[in-house]
Amino acid sequence: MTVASEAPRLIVRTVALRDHHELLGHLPETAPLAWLHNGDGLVGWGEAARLDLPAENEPNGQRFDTAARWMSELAAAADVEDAVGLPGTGPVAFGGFTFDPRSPGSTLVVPRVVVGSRAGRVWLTTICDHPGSHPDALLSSVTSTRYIGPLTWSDGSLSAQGWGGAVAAAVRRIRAAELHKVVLARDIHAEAGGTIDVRTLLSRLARAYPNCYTFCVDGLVGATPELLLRRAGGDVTSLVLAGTRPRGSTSEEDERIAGDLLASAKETEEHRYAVESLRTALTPLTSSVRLPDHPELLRLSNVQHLASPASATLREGVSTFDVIAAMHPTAAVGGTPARVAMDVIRELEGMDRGRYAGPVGWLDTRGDGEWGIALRCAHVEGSRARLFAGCGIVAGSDPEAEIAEADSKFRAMRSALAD
Ligand SMILES: C=C(O[C@@H]1C=C(C(=O)O)C=C[C@H]1O)C(=O)O
Repeated sequence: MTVASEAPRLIVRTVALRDHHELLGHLPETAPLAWLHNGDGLVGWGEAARLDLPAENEPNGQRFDTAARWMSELAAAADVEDAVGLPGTGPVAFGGFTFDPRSPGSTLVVPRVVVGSRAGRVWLTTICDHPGSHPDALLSSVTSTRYIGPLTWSDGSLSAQGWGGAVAAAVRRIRAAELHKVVLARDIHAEAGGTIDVRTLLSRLARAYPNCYTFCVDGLVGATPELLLRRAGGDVTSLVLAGTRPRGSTSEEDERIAGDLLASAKETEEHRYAVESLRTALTPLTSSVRLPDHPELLRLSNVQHLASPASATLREGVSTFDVIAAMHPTAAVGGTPARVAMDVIRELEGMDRGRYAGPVGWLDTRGDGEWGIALRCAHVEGSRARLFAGCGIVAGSDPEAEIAEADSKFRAMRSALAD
């Protein structure tokens, strides 16, 4: 691992490609990078530059500023020929930030090779250190994906019942007016007989959740429905999710559950905190924030959510990392008030979330990019996968119902791991 604080000088070439194979078909097994949505997106591999950010002790530390500075230095020093000129062409960094600024593990990776596709255009970007050199990784042959094999499952920091106890404790604290909402998560572990081929997980997730953002950055792999921020020029969009119910087994049952979700005072309260945290974060950085008056329904194969699509126009000079720093953690993954919720999470979950529930995505040197909230994901290391799922807790939450909701959220990664 290279720990770099100064950005290196890179030679970057983006050319149009005529053939459009499935993006995932290009990926080698080692350290793949991916961001996919409805078949479009970016895949990358190799490592031309990397920034590993230390844990911060200050609650409002500097990690996003450091990342922004590193990207600007990289852009200023790079020799770029970009024959395509779309968001995601030229130099690109994939990144993942820890949920808690006190946790180590936030990172940005600039790959050696990127293949991208967007609205019928396909491109290849190579990133080298010397003029005329070819990234070795480009020449490496791609092996076919492997099955995962049998898995052994175990609890993470808390058993389901133990976590239910944490939910009950959170409800008591909310009822005692310490806070309004907190999102509590738990982890579970899977152990395979050999190294887990992350590409197998990516292709299963992309197939099962085409409307989600299927990602892989530095071993964190998942398919999140929650878009933290898409930036194209001065326009930003976001999709706030909070409020969840399972899918029905018949269309009648599905409709009935959806009706309950849309009408539930508890779920709309949970959703409102998430919307308000986004509005508060974006208002100082934008000229206007557009949000619907009432949430819509977002249906995924495992769950349905209350969803509010947001859009805004950024003020001059605001960087993508300024926006991410202001938004994270939204009350969809932290709580309200944010600081109290962060302390309650540290105290009650009994684990380090790592990059789960943190911002994950990519950024180019124009500042365009897409960042999701890392949900429905697992941290995969060798033969082990650590899966995460969390639920928003408010005064009306019931621990048994939250255990069931977390199980349905785990299902995305559990199914991806099952051959
Ligand atoms: C925290 C997670 O999901 C978040 C919590 C939700 C809820 O509590 O209803 C819904 C969507 C996400 O914002 C997760 O999937 O782990």
